[in-house]
Amino acid sequence: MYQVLVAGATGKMGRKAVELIEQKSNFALAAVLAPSIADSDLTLPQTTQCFSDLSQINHSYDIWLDFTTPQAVYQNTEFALQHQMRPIIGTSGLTEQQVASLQQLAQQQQIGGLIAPNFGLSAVLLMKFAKMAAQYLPDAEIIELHHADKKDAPSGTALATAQQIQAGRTQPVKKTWSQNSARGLNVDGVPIHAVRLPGYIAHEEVLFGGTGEALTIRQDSFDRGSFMTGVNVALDKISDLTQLVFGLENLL
Ligand SMILES: NC(=O)C1=CN([C@@H]2O[C@H](COP(=O)(O)OP(=O)(O)OC[C@H]3O[C@@H](n4cnc5c(N)ncnc54)[C@H](OP(=O)(O)O)[C@@H]3O)[C@@H](O)[C@H]2O)C=CC1
Ligand SMILES: O=C(O)C1=N[C@H](C(=O)O)C[C@H](O)C1
Repeated sequence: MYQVLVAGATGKMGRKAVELIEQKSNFALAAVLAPSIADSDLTLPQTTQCFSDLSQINHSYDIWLDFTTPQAVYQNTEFALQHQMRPIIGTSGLTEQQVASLQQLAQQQQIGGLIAPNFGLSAVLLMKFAKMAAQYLPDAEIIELHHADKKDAPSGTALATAQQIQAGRTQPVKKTWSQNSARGLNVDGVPIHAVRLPGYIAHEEVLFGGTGEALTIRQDSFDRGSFMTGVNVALDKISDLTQLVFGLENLL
């Protein structure tokens, strides 16, 4: 039986993760972490340990599943690795430098884990297709659309998509643009436009432009259950990993 700690258990994603673990026969919800856990309406097994702060955790669990905040995620992942807990990180906001430093720590600690900007299959496929398209159509822009209370912008998925587009390019970008916020945030030569509106969950469109033609790739997460497909895969495969892997595509 794998003992899992869910960090961010009171949040929108954390609650889905708690439900998933409770359904899985070989995984136990051993612990939860969230600042407001004592006041929350979550119904948990009696055996689940509740922590409101990292400093209260004095035990190592097999897996650290994190859906918290961009402010907390680096320290949480570092803590998990230092205490021999395999991290599965869904939280956005880690910079490329932070990912590299956590991967180095994982190597030192000889422990594997996963950082996944998006656990939805449609988003993973979108990133793969965008990388392929960028080989032929290097000029691209991203529009990401999320629910109104998302804390960070641009989304982790949009940043990872821009990196994939840059990695897929074999020709330089043709167009140029001026520093103007209406033209989006330039990441790896890909302008990203972030929309935050009620009614949306998580959506992304990549627009490629060529000579007299255009290609649009779009994915939609209409329900947070879409992310649990990938979390389920990660839980099943995490114990085989010997490194801190970036991207769910590496486990599929
Ligand atoms: N990789 C993926 O597929 C997906 C990733 N995400 C990412 O997951 C993260 C969470 O999203 P979402 O569930 O919508 O956010 P919510 O705001 O709904 O939940 C955030 C959770 O984090 C907790 N929290 C806040 N501060 C800390 C801390 N210092 N230590 C531990 N827990 C803390 C909150 O607890 P409290 O209520 O007590 O403040 C709450 O439980 C975001 O970064 C989001 O981008 C989201 C969807 C899919
Ligand atoms: O906050 C969200 O909701 C999401 N966050 C992740 C991101 O920043 O890309 C994944 C998905 O887009 C949903």
